[in-house]
Amino acid sequence: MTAEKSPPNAIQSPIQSITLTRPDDWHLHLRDGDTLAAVLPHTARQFARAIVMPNLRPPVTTAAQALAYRERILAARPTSGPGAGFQPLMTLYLTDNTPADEIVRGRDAGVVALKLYPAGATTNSDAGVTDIRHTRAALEAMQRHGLPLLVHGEVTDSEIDLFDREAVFIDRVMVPLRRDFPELKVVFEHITTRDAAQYVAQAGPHTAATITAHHLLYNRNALFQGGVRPHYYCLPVLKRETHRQALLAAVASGSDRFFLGTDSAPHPTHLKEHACGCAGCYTALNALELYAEAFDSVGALDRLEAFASHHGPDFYGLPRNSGQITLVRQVQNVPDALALGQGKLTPLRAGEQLAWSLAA
Ligand SMILES: NC(=O)N[C@@H](CC(=O)O)C(=O)O
Ligand SMILES: [Zn+2]
Ligand SMILES: [Zn+2]
Repeated sequence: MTAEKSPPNAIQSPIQSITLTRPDDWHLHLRDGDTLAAVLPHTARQFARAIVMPNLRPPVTTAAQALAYRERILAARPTSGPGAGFQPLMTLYLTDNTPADEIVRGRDAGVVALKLYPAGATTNSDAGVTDIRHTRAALEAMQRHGLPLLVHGEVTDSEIDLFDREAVFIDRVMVPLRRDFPELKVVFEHITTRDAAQYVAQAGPHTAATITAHHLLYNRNALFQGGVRPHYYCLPVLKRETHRQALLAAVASGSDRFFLGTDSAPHPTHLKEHACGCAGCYTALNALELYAEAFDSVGALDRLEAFASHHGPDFYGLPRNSGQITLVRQVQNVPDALALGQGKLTPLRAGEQLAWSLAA
């Protein structure tokens, strides 16, 4: 295989099975209604908890909305098996007008973080922040009350090349934010570049990053392999191979600044396979198997447990989980599509194989 083909997955250890503390997903889209009902069991089967993104329509901007959304998620949980104990961790969508009081109400309601979407950056971000200076009062309250800020780290300036938007965000937003709010916990979500991995590695203990399985497994060639491949389109968009290698090096380093966040983002198949296809990869169906493959490809399976199950709760100040799950090196087929209401949902790797399986 050439260096530009993905996934190379060159190294494979002799390890046949691996048992982990039950992991958590620190960046997840569950949506609502029929979609919530269809996707939640996939996450709940693998993960004890997940940080649930607030980019619904309309967005979850108040503590009261977060509590109501939490109830709908709990009602959609499987009634038996390991998924029955799944716990959603709720977030609020930060706007130009989020009052400091809402931060306090959120904290009292069990909200664990606020999400910053630069306006127009990604799916359902129209209500997002137009200028981070407008959020000063909210950020001060978050810093005071210990609530982390989760950022979709891309500038939206149309002058900036799509592939450079994350790197430019570091200089324009992250560096000033860190300087102005040194004690605020910040998670740079779904990082995709060497620039972001290097930035986070040296930014001190209050800055961390989530990394998706698809950004560890694929480079931007996957978008154009023999034709346009909409199911590999997400934001931030896949980057070139050197960046993928830097993300793999970051997780293989064992640094506690990096942890698991799938960014699993379900969109109906017909809206992905569309003239203007939606951004988001549906990875929740086989999230851990995909991560195992990525870690295995660089001989770093021994780093998977801390990435998936320790670094996240440690950063958020939450207890680690007590149960366990086991992955075995056993090939499985990924279905072509799943049912989603009247339509379909296409998982990442649809119709292909996975090298790992979750033990029953
Ligand atoms: N990642 C994506 O491509 N899409 C996400 C939004 C996001 O996380 O940016 C979605 O909600 O569909
Ligand atoms: Zn995002
Ligand atoms: Zn996301």
